Amino acid sequence: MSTIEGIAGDPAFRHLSTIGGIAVDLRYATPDNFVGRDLYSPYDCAWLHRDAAAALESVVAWLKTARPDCTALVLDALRPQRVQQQLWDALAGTDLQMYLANPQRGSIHSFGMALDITLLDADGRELDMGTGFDDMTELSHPALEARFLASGELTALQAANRQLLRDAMFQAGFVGINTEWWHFDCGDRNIVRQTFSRVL
Ligand SMILES: C[C@@H](N)C(=O)N[C@H](C)C(=O)O
Ligand SMILES: [Zn+2]
Repeated sequence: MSTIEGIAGDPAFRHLSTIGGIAVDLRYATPDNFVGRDLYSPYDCAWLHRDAAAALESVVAWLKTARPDCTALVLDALRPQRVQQQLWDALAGTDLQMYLANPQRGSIHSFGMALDITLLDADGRELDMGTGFDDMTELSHPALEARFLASGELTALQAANRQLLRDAMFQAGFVGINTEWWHFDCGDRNIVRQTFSRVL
């Protein structure tokens, strides 16, 4: 186990400022999240495990060639276990807990091995993904995109924007989940839970 208090001295982790060519807006470090308050202060949570940091550098390199007009915007990275518990508690008694990893098992964010991420256009505006970050509705589910495209609830451009994000992430070794277009785990989440250190 590691702690967020000791993260700066742990060589397994890299600060997001060491990754060139990304934009960062950690929403849980602001009131602009579903809990409505800054959950990270006084801690700096702009960290990733070095493996995920290297994979994010690959995302940047891929975008530079494939879509130089787009920039990766990191919405969340390392999320300490104690914050995952607060998110979980905020949704207690609702069926929205399905959008969270149970803190008992551990979110892959708490190992510094997951990213919440979107793309910015050349003017710094977020690409239209059909829903916003942490919009906990079925319209955010990658697994249901074909249905929503057919019904017209997702446009072809919104679906293409999500596919662009997946292309950028998948080629770097990130893996998506069925319920959130913005969330990606670096590699196999079971291996991460078994072999990486969780940040408390
Ligand atoms: C809450 C959302 N931003 C998220 O990251 N969900 C995943 C599944 C998690 O809690 O690990
Ligand atoms: Zn996430």
